[in-house]
Parts: sequence; C-alpha cells; structure tokens
Amino acid sequence: MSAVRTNGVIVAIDGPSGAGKSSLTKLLAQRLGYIHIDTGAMFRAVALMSKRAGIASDDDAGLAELCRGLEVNFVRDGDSCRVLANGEDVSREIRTEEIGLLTSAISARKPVREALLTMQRAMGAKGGVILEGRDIGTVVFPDAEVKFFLSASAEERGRRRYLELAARGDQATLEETIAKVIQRDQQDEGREHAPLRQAEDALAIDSTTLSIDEVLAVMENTVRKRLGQGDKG
Ligand SMILES: Nc1ncnc2c1ncn2[C@@H]1O[C@H](COP(=O)(O)OP(=O)(O)O)[C@@H](O)[C@H]1O
Ligand SMILES: Nc1ccn([C@H]2C[C@H](O)[C@@H](COP(=O)(O)OP(=O)(O)O)O2)c(=O)n1
Repeated sequence: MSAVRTNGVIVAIDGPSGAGKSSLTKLLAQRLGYIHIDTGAMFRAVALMSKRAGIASDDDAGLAELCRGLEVNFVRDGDSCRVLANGEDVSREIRTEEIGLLTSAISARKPVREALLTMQRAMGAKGGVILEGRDIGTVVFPDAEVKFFLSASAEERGRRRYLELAARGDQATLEETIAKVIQRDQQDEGREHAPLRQAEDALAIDSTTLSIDEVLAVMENTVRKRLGQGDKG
C-alpha cells in the first residue's frame, strides 16, 4: 500500500458525464461504509456562486477571489447528501443543465482547480473515502489505492440524461441531450489543466450494456480484493 491512511483506502472514480459515477459512488460508499465526495458538486457550487456574483467564466482574478471566500461542505441527509456553499444548501440549484455547462467552463480555469485541489486533498487524506470526478486518479490522488475509469457510449449517456430530464418534466429532446453530452466531453477532455483522461493504473469499466448492479459488483469485488477481503461472490 502506498500510504498509511487512518480510515481505509482511497477509491477514485473518474469518467465522463452520465457514465454512472454519482450513482455508483453512492452505492459503493454505502457497501463499504466509506465517505462519498462528489467533486463535480464542488465545481458546480463555484459555478453557481460565480453566476450569482456576475463573475465571467474567464475572469481568473475574480474566480480566485471567489474561491478564497468559499467553503463547500457535504452533510448527510438520510440516504442522500446535501451540498452547502458557505452554509447555504445549494443541492438543487447546482443540478441544472445550465450550471452543468457553466461548470465545465469554469472548471477549466487554473485558480479554480488549484483552490478545489487543496480542499479535496484535505477531505480525502485520511482515507475511507470514494472521490468521483474527472481527475481524481490522475491529479488529486495519483496514489489512490483503487482507481476506476467508468465510461459508456455518448449515445447511452445522453439517453440516461434524457430520461432523467424527462422525469423532471424538462422539454429537452434526446438529440439535444446527446449533443450536450458530446460538447461537455470535448470541453472536459480538451482543456489544458487536469483534462479528463484515464489513469494508466485505473480499471476501465464500460457500462454501456451493464446494469448499475453489475457495475457495483465489479467495483465492490475489486476494492475488497485490494483490502485483502477476497471476492464477495
Ligand atoms: N449502468 C447503468 N445502466 C443504466 N442507467 C444507469 C447506469 N449507470 C447510471 N445510470 C443512470 O444514468 C444517469 C446518470 O448517472 P450518474 O450516476 O448521475 O452519472 P455521472 O455521475 O457519471 O454523471 C442516472 O439516471 C443513473 O440512474
Ligand atoms: N474532478 C472534477 C469534477 C468535475 N469537473 C467538471 C467537469 C464537468 O463538466 C463538471 C460537472 O461535473 P459533474 O461530475 O457534476 O457532472 P456530471 O454529473 O458527470 O454531469 O465539472 C472537473 O473538471 N473535475
């Protein structure tokens, strides 16, 4: 093991939008009794606060100032987790498509990545955590004991998002939703700082034709083997 951590190992789950990171991280954390850190929610909180403050997505000085005064926390609420930005519950407000696209833009800015990198390392250092995002296994915790790169075809990821939006009563079409997924992939993969890419030592899982339970079984067995607990069967 690369480091002695007080509470257990660090599990990194990276991958593109709609691959199933949030769903799987939540379930795996429950199975292992680990803490779940949704780093996308942290970037989303910065995006929301920058929009409210009228800070442009390329205003690095403004974004740096904003991050200096921002505290993001997660609090458990029954089965789910609330996201607090300076104490305010922003869990719902950060989940719109508009904030998703804005987040993709501001998360490319160096001061934002630096500020959140420090926060994420502090949150995960003791282990016993699963962090999900785009650069956990490559940048935030390159020494994480277990790394997954979860993906699925853009069509399938767009279809999943479309079903979520339709359930919320959103009018978006399937074609538009797939196009937005592809646009976000290009922004996240093409940026200069901490682009989305698979860590060399990550286990790649393509969930296009797998159910959530099937992906969960692969992940849980992989982590338990790493913990020396053998196959869960
Ligand atoms: N393997 C899967 N099969 C079918 N639907 C899935 C699968 N994984 C995730 N989903 C669904 O796809 C949507 C997006 O998943 P989510 O966990 O939010 O992805 P991400 O965090 O990677 O953006 C959710 O509605 C989720 O229930
Ligand atoms: N570790 C991370 C997590 C998210 N981001 C960026 C890239 C994404 O487009 C946005 C939103 O991420 P989020 O995981 O919430 O988005 P999805 O739920 O996958 O659609 O944030 C990042 O750059 N680095």
